[in-house]
Amino acid sequence: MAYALSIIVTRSPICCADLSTSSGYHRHAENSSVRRGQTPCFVLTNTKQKLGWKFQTGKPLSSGDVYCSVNGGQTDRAGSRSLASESFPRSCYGSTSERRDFRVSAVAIKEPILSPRPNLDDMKAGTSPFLSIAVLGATGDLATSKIFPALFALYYSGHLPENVAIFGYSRSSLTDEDLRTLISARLTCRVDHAEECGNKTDQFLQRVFCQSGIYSTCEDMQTMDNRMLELEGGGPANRVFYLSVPSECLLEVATCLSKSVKSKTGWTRLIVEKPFGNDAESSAKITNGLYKAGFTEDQIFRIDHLLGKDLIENLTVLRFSNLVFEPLWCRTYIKHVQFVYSEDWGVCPGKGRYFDEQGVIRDLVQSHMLQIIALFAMEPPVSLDGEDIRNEKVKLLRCMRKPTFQDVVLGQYKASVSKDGKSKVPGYLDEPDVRYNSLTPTFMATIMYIDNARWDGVPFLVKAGKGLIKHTVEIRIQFRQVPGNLYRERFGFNLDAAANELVLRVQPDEAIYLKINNKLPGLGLQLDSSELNLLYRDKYEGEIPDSYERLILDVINGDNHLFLRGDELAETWEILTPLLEEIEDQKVAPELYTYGGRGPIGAYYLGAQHGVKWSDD
Ligand SMILES: NC(=O)C1=CN([C@@H]2O[C@H](COP(=O)(O)OP(=O)(O)OC[C@H]3O[C@@H](n4cnc5c(N)ncnc54)[C@H](OP(=O)(O)O)[C@@H]3O)[C@@H](O)[C@H]2O)C=CC1
Ligand SMILES: O=C1O[C@H](COP(=O)(O)O)[C@@H](O)[C@H](O)[C@H]1O
Repeated sequence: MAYALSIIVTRSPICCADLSTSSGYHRHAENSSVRRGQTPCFVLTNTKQKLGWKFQTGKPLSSGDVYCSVNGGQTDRAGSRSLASESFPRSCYGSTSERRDFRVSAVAIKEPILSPRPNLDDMKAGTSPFLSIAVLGATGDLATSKIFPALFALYYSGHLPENVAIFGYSRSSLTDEDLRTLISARLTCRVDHAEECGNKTDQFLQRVFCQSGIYSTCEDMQTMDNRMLELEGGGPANRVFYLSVPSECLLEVATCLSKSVKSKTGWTRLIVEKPFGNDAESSAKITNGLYKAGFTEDQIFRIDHLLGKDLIENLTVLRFSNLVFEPLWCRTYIKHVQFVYSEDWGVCPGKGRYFDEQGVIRDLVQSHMLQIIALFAMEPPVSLDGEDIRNEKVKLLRCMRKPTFQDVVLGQYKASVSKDGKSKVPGYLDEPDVRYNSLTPTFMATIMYIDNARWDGVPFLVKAGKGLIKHTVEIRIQFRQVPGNLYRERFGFNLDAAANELVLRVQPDEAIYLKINNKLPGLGLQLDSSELNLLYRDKYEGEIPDSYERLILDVINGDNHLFLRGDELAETWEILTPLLEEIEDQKVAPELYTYGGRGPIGAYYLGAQHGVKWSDD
């Protein structure tokens, strides 16, 4: 008997793929260091069963073997990790380009590993209230690549109660088993305790249920409510709804949830994904629509996944709990600050239409960059309570000067050739679902100012773009020169180069480092610029949780400090809507830049006009 397997390779350097068959048999395989430019390989790690999968080549798999595969075609078996016969395509965040489906055949296995369905009484037995989580848009990219894996990681690390049920709501007609099979392919276990992987995966999947239904009427959601009630057993129950659906259907889904599926015996929380509108007006409509649907502000968690990254949380720790930094955080000592969001990939597959409507200003600046700036520059909050932090962010955003078109450089990446010169790399206009004559910018650089006492006159440089040479998100704080520097002659004319710089690298390779001047060891007095470097991977063991894990856990715990409040969201749109209108009304053509390069040259001149050099270049 042969079953079709689908092995999905994700971008994560080391991860587990769950080999699942439609019959419910499971085996685990671990990807070994899948990086771009390499052929994905995986290692079979289930040592308990020797009998198992056979590849099309007919060779049986055994524990510890490493297999490398070429896209969907013939599957090879190799004794080593490095069959670099085909390049991994340029990658994208959580998107389909990150995954490649490898179809292989498998022979029947002795016994199913899935343990029997959990007893409902066991699920209800927990002492804490029951927790029901529903992911709407269950078969979508975000749900399968991020949300279910994050829920599993939370379950795996003991952060979800035993009495939890996870529902996927989907237009597709799927059974519970179908949904389990679908999501199991994307679940990964943390490397540090992977031995528990199989059992935990099965236990988790047994708590996953599928509700098929449509989004425009409430009938099917009512059925989901009935199923939840049955599992919850009439006791106290809390509910989280994750709206992972296109924004067009956001409000109708929220309305039905509110009418039919809100918890009657505990709290209900709603997670909402961007885009939160296109401008101030459309965003306000969504906010008001959610209120009208019956949700209150404290039930709404507007997610910005960047805020769930470890270094963003660390930004406030660094600033408010270190005397060496806190007093320096102002115009007296800081010359300028650079916020860089640079991606070395283009528009992700399947996202062409979305991005072409949004553009980089909405996609990266309105959503992510303004959030980081607000956290970076806000006044000290009264406490770490979410409302106190968000009050300060709102105040800061209200002090931000609205950029005009004169303050901005826009760019769009054009086609280029691969590094080996052998193939063409598509430009933005070649991307699927992008309008052939689109003026949508894929790059933006601007200088922003915060008109308050702390930041008066300090340029905040913002650069965000796709298809650039580097892949990095960082905050670079450039300090002023030391007044009357005794060593100025040794620095030559370029005293700026001798200024201290504090860099917070959010990704990749999280780090905080401070550039300082010191003396080279030895006779004489030769100066050197070096770094005090806190590189996370050297200092801390273990994997850093994905941002969705942190944020979903915060929702469960009712901690909203990393989520956007309605008035805060409105302020971000107030800042950027006039600029967006100006650009779109005047049909401003972006400057073309080569894919894989440094971006438009205009960005360099913009910096120079304000006496600033981009220090990430
Ligand atoms: N993917 C990502 O990385 C990110 C996504 N987001 C936002 O999160 C939300 C979900 O993202 P993503 O999964 O990529 O979105 P998709 O466009 O892939 O849609 C998600 C799912 O919504 C359901 N759906 C309901 N109504 C419709 C409809 N009219 N047309 C198409 N699908 C519908 C479908 O699930 P089913 O068939 O199972 O019902 C679909 O798979 C979107 O609002 C997106 O903007 C935000 C940041 C990053
Ligand atoms: O929200 C978005 O974020 C991704 C980048 O996510 P990251 O976790 O890799 O930083 C970006 O590519 C996408 O355009 C945007 O919508």
